[in-house]
Amino acid sequence: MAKGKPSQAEPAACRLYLVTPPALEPAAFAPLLTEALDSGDVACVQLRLKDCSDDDIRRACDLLRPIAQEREVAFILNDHPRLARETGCDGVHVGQTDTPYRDARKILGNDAIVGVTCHDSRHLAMLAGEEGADYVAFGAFFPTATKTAEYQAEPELLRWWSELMEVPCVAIGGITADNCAPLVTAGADFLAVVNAVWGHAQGPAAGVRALNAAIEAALAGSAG
Ligand SMILES: Cc1ncc(COP(=O)(O)OP(=O)(O)O)c(N)n1
Ligand SMILES: Cc1ncsc1CCOP(=O)(O)O
Ligand SMILES: [Mg+2]
Repeated sequence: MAKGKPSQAEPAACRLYLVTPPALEPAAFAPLLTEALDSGDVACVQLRLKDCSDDDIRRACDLLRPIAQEREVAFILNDHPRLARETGCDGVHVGQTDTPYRDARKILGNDAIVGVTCHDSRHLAMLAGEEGADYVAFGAFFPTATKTAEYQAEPELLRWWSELMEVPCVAIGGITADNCAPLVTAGADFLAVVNAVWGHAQGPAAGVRALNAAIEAALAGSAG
């Protein structure tokens, strides 16, 4: 996701979408983010801070946003369209119980990226796509300890969506280098990950490299 919408990204068939850990200390996290982004192909970073004050989010945006944007990686804020606009983020991700898509779009304008959680639902995804969402996110595909996931999605959903629709789809939930191949071959445009990168035993750079290699291998396997 260059500094444009996912639909305007360069033609790689599936790219990485990094979501930050839900709690972080910006100054300590900045070098980890830099390391991750300098180690391979990343389309997008989502700042996903939970149980933080608006000022904490502002501070994190001010420090982390330039690291992504200077590398032409889109910087998206989770949940907070007004803060996303105020802090110069490239867009926002909203869930089904967050600010509705339409309001988020009004706040951020037509040039911003607005992505929408659609869980395991074709119906929600079609609504979001019709309303103008820049991407729809499906999940969780695998068990995850990062969030209590109430919905479970299957790769077939990605296949159905990507065969019928132009709007890019993001897969999320428990994705690792070892399990991502079926999502890539089913047509996910982006793989969104938290633990597979920030919790990687050899550090975030190794996490990005492993996921990049797994995506490439899956694409090569499905092309043959
Ligand atoms: C890319 C992406 N997909 C899904 C989510 C989940 O959003 P939501 O359902 O609003 O839950 P929270 O992340 O806000 O806890 C996401 N953040 N990003
Ligand atoms: C934010 C979110 N939404 C659905 S699952 C999830 C967490 C993904 O984290 P991980 O990649 O560590 O499973
Ligand atoms: Mg949310």
